[in-house]
Amino acid sequence: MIPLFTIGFLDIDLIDIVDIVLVTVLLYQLYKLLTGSVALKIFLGLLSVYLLYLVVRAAGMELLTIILGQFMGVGVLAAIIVFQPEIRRFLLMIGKTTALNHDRFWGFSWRRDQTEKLSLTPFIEAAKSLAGKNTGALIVFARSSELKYYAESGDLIDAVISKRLLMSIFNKTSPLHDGAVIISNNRIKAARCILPVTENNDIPASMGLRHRAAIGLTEVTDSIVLVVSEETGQIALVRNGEVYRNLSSADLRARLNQFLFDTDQKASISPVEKTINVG
Ligand SMILES: Nc1ncnc2c1ncn2[C@@H]1O[C@H](COP(=O)(O)OP(=O)(O)OP(=O)(O)O)[C@@H](O)[C@H]1O
Repeated sequence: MIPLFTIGFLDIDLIDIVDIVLVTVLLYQLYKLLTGSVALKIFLGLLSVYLLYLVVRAAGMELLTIILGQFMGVGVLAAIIVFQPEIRRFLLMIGKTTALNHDRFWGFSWRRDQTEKLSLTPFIEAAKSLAGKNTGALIVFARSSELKYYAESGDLIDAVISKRLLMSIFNKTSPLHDGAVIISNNRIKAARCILPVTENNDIPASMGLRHRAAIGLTEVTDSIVLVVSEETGQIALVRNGEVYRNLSSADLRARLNQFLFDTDQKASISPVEKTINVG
């Protein structure tokens, strides 16, 4: 390759620039993934041991070099085990954002969305009524995946969606009210489902386990989660680990339309109290 320019004795060509940009993007994604989690502290710990190893090796301290060298030898394997959830999230994130995953990129739909032709009214009305009574609720809208794994963690229902059924499920005396309801293929697929709780430590203490479970699921899937807080009666939507809080019924409809059907109705959305980016 013909060098584009030279810095001192270094010849920089196009491939070097692409290489630097890719490494920057990779490090930024790694930072985003680890920031706020316990994994960041472990990562810094491993990095310190590695730097110490380089120093003692350069200083010629043989015994310490052998001990730390042995540690570094199994370091890669240990890192894979320790960072297993982060590596999983990282690969899922790449899978989620890759161009191959977008129908529009190919010009045809090979991936059926689980929310096709979904009527939003039962959800909006149920959320409003539940919020009015300070009854907690957790409703997951499956998208590219049917979320079978999570649906099977609860009780399978496979029923027609209605406001009344949603209200009965989340009624505090109902045996099904605990956990999440999963909506896919225009049906209430399951209730009492257990979602993965986020490991992000930056989430405000005001958000309980229900919100953390919603954030956790949207970090690893492209689903959209509706949360009604039992404590405050506030309605929130969660997507990609981001929480859109304090939504009115109109906000909820507009956001759901936007998130599920990609129709941009931002203009009709009144200002929300706060959008928390915990992703
Ligand atoms: N991993 C999980 N998967 C599904 N649902 C969960 C999970 N963890 C908690 N929940 C739901 O959240 C409810 C309890 O959460 P918590 O007591 O923290 O609620 P809260 O204080 O009202 O929080 P929030 O303000 O987030 O609603 C549980 O009864 C359960 O229905």
